Amino acid sequence: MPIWGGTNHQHGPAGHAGPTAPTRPRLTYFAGWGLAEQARWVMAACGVEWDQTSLSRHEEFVALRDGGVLTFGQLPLLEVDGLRLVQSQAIVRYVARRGGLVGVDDAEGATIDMVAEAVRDARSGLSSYPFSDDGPTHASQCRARLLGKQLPYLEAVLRRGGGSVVPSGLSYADVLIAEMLDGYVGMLGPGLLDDLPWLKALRDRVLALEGVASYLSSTRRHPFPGGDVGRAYVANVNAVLHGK
Ligand SMILES: N[C@@H](CCC(=O)N[C@@H](CS)C(=O)NCC(=O)O)C(=O)O
Repeated sequence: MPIWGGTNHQHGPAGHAGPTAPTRPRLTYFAGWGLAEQARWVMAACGVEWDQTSLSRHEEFVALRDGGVLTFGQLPLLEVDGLRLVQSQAIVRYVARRGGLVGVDDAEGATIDMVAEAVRDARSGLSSYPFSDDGPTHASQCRARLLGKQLPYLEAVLRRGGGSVVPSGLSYADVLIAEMLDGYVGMLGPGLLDDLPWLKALRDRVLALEGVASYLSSTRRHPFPGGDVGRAYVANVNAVLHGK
């Protein structure tokens, strides 16, 4: 994968002259999926290589939080070219802007952001799943909500866009749709997309992107945490955040 392209965001020392080599972003989160996964997929779709710090001890989190590194005391954190960004959606948008996945004009950009917000709504059942007390009930409620409402609307968006959210081509909202579908297929099974051909085609298209395929087949990949993986993930999150 190429290193991050485009213009560098300069926060370097005053008087610094000339272009610099692009810096590899560093993403700090837990050794898991959660709120960092969308940023990982968008970086992969942009062909960006990144470094990862996966916190495993409470002391590491406290040091970042109390050291003022985390603007709102929360993870994930993306550091690049002297910039420290938290809030997962801001991270996703920053990456997408630098990677050219934000459409060709303001109207497309707004449409892409709108769909990304709808994905955030639809994805909430996914991110809360590992933390739910009753997995099967949670999953069947998600299925009903997805098939009854959320996925048909997204299917119509893709049909209108000719296969992607906006007509000019792939955007970060398409990547977020694919990431969400990948998680829900993991939770609910591949039949989820049987009657949703536009969504299925988009998912296949994003999975086939070189950077995404390479990330998904790498050992850095954190699959959707169901079952024992989910329980281990929740235990790790609690240990890091709360020291218990
Ligand atoms: N809106 C934030 C939520 C971030 C968030 O809740 N992060 C959790 C970990 S997944 C956290 O750091 N919690 C620690 C705390 O709130 O003290 C985002 O999207 O990044």
